[in-house]
Amino acid sequence: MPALGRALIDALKAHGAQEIFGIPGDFVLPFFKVIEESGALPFYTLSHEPAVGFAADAAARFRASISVAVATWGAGAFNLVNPVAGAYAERSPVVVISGAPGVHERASGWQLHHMAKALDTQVKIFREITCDQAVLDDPGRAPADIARVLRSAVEYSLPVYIELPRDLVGSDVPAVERLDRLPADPAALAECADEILAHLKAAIRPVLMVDVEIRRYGIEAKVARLARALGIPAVTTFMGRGLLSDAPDVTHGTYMGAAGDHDITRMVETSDGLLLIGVILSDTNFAVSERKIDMRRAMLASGRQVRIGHHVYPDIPLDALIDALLARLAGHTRQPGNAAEAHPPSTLTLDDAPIQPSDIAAAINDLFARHGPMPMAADMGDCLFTAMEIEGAPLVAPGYYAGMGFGVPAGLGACVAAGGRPMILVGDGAFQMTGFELGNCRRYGWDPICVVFNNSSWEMLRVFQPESGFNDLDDWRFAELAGPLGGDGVRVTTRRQLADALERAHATRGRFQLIEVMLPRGETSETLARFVAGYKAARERKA
Ligand SMILES: Cc1ncc(Cc2c([C@H](C)O)sc(CCOP(=O)(O)OP(=O)(O)O)c2C)c(N)n1
Ligand SMILES: [Mg+2]
Repeated sequence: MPALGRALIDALKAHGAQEIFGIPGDFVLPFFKVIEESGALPFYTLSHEPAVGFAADAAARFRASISVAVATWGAGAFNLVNPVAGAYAERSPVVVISGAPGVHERASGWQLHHMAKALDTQVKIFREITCDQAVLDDPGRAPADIARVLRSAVEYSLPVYIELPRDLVGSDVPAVERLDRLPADPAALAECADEILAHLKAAIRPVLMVDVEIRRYGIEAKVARLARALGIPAVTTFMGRGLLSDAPDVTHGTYMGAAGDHDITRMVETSDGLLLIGVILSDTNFAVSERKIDMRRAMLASGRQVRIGHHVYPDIPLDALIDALLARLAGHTRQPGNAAEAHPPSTLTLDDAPIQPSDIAAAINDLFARHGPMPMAADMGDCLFTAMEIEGAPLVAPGYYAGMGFGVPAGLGACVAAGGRPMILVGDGAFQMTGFELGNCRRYGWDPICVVFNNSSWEMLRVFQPESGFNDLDDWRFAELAGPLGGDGVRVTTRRQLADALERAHATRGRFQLIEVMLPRGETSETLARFVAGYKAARERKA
């Protein structure tokens, strides 16, 4: 029989994990020892637990499988709360494993170090931001608990929490079984698929809108096939930008209401048959709609249920639904709908003019046109809105939870899980939070390209509240910090310098490349400007 620590690692691998991110501490040293000595999964330590959580989240998103974040009890695990909350909000299956006091220590009566309030405070907190939890304090029950929790992570594409007392890591336990998938009622699934197809057939202007769940469940290619079989155009939500990038024939762009392409906005908002696949009904996806989308006439398949009008089909797994729809359309190969003309990507004017945020998108579009797209990780701030102007590249970003600090650690997770060298987009404010994690690249041979939007400002907040002085930041001269951290850094102030720096960075392998782009305060990307205008207009309409 394997020891509990090894049984847990083998179970993680059997459920799809391909690496572990973490930071050790005394309550998790025995488990880290098993991770290192077993070699069962590659593992990477970073510098601060928020980065561990963001990196694991990004790895889960790129791999469409579970990922793992390991920390010590209390001081370590509580540092994971924010990234795990973001993963929960954006349906990313991060498995949180926290070391913990030994079963015998718990009975000591001492106030144990790292303890905030009580021995069960931590699991109570994680209950709010995970879909299933287990405290492995009984080796006899542990394999079944692990199997249950890991199945929940896979089935619901949500984070889960496992607490591992340090004195049980070596306890002999039976191997962890993989449980069968949670069943879907075949009759409900059939009735639901038939009803959706009937609505789409009756619609004059049907549209598919896709969001993050189609990647979480690994069904992007199936959804593209569905769009082709139906002959219906597909758009992504703001959060879903970068989805279906391998299916340009069916993808017609990103819906952003008043902030987006007018043709796409009109196509979505006048549709009489809107099928929302894996869509999160968040304000960032729909708050700047020009016309309120009549959700009563839309069909929403998300979170393992399907809502049509005023009735709900519970417990309908998204992948099973897409399979059922495709089965009913076998042999149908209608042409994709005649959607809005795809606008060619913006390109950069190579001159000595100062740089505006949308110039960065144009320069990256040019780079991708020359060398092919790179997987991208964007932080929160104008860099995220600029990313909406970059075409044809997979993107991970906190588009709904909107937590800063995600970008650089997510880029490190992408170095491991994205299948190609990543491009990171991050503002100076967010870089101040987690940008120094780039110092971990040298140990692991990672070499992302990191573009820092340096406007010495919390510019996105200034757009909403221009009169406030607290949005002014100091200029930290980030490019000069790259060398000591093991990379190459360059500061650029003109469009020609930007293009040259990107080309040079792309040609340089083996060291991270930091391009510090100096931007004037008060300037934003075209997309953010439209988003803010749309947001203010929507707010005035409601006032
Ligand atoms: C962890 C965290 N803290 C605070 C915020 C609030 C916030 C924004 C959102 C609205 O909540 S946008 C923004 C400024 C971002 O500055 P920077 O990274 O330099 O990007 P840019 O200058 O392009 O804005 C802050 C502080 C946040 N989203 N996440
Ligand atoms: Mg800034």
